[in-house]
Amino acid sequence: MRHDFLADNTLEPNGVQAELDRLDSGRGSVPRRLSLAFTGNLEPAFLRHRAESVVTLQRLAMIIGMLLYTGYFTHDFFTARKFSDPQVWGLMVAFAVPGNLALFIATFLRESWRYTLIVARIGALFHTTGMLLLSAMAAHRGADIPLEFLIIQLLYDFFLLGLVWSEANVLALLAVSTAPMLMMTLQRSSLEVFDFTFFITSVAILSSIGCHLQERTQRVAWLREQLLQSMSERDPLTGAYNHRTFYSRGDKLIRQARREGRNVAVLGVDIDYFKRFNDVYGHLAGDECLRQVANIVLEHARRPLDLAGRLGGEEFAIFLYDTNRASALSRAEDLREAVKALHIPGKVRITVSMGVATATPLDSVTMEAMVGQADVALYRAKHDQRDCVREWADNKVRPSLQLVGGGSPPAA
Ligand SMILES: Nc1nc2c(ncn2[C@@H]2O[C@H](COP(=O)(O)OP(=O)(O)OP(=O)(O)O)[C@@H](O)[C@H]2O)c(=O)[nH]1
Repeated sequence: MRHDFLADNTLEPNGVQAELDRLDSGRGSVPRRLSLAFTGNLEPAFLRHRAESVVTLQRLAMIIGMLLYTGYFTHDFFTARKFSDPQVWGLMVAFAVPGNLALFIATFLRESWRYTLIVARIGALFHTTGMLLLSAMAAHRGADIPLEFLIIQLLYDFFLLGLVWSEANVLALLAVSTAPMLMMTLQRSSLEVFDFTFFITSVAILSSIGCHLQERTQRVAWLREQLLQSMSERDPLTGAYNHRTFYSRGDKLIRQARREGRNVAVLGVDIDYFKRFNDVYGHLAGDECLRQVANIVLEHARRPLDLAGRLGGEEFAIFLYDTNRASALSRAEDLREAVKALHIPGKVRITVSMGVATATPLDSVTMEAMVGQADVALYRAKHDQRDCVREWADNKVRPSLQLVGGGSPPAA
């Protein structure tokens, strides 16, 4: 399975760049992508961004809708001294006004972005059906079909509701195909049906092209923004968080854990005899080794609130959310074993030393303090035998549950 997210739900630069290349392709021989959706977890992240940005627009559209209804009925009432069309009035009161109001209120729900697209889909269906009903009523009485209503509804689906291009197309197709059928059922002349179908189809096609261009531009801009942000937060060689981001995000997560009554853990990871590795195989091989160890480190911090950072040359750290002592130690042992099993062709096996620090919600610690404790334990692991895990607990360093033989330096 492809992962475009790293441990903490921010986007991985390579995944973002690949999508950017795909959307940007087509200036040469490759055709531009018709389908705009991203692969993997990029799509939900983009939809969230889109939903968040569209909430204000939706509110505005709904307020305008409500004002139009009110204006229409006030005008109708005052010019005719009564409601000239009680059936339309009834339809509005029973259907359009409460629906619009409910959707408007829904945009204020907590975390409303989660529901924005659902609200948009319901809203679009609701509008399409409402407009078709109104057209049918008008046609039934021999009045002109309210073409403007249908056009406004199509534009609304495409540009105001926040539906993605493919969804807006489905609704347009629904309106374009049902409205003429409705007219034929009501036995309007074939010229009228043709005119009507031609007009509505042209509006749908133009809107669809406009919407595709608009969404594509929005997707490219979002990818560029994500790429810049994720590059500024990550170490370019390994993709792990840089020092600054690891500490700042870690502090926020520690505060969150305290509020939610969760334990947290920090694992310090340092490659053994790395200087010797560099000296024997060269700096490029050293870089490759760092990347491979980093991949394992990142794999061990995959849950949404875990973090993996590169704190210095060959030193990494992992922050584990909602993790107790026993799980932290077992995760550390897993990681140590995984590095030991790593096979870099033509090179000696490598090992890591690790230090573990844990905190309960009652300990008022900072990320700096926890990394400091994990470091002290890590130095003890280096001093003892390397290729082992040591733990900081009860204000002192302790051996981990499992003790294994120490590592050895690469042969010079
Ligand atoms: N290839 C490569 N090497 C790096 C990078 N950053 C730091 N180093 C090297 O990592 C080595 C770290 O060496 P030391 O701190 O002496 O540690 P060590 O040799 O691993 O010894 P112990 O940690 O005690 O087992 C130094 O030789 C640095 O030049 C990097 O980005 N790429």
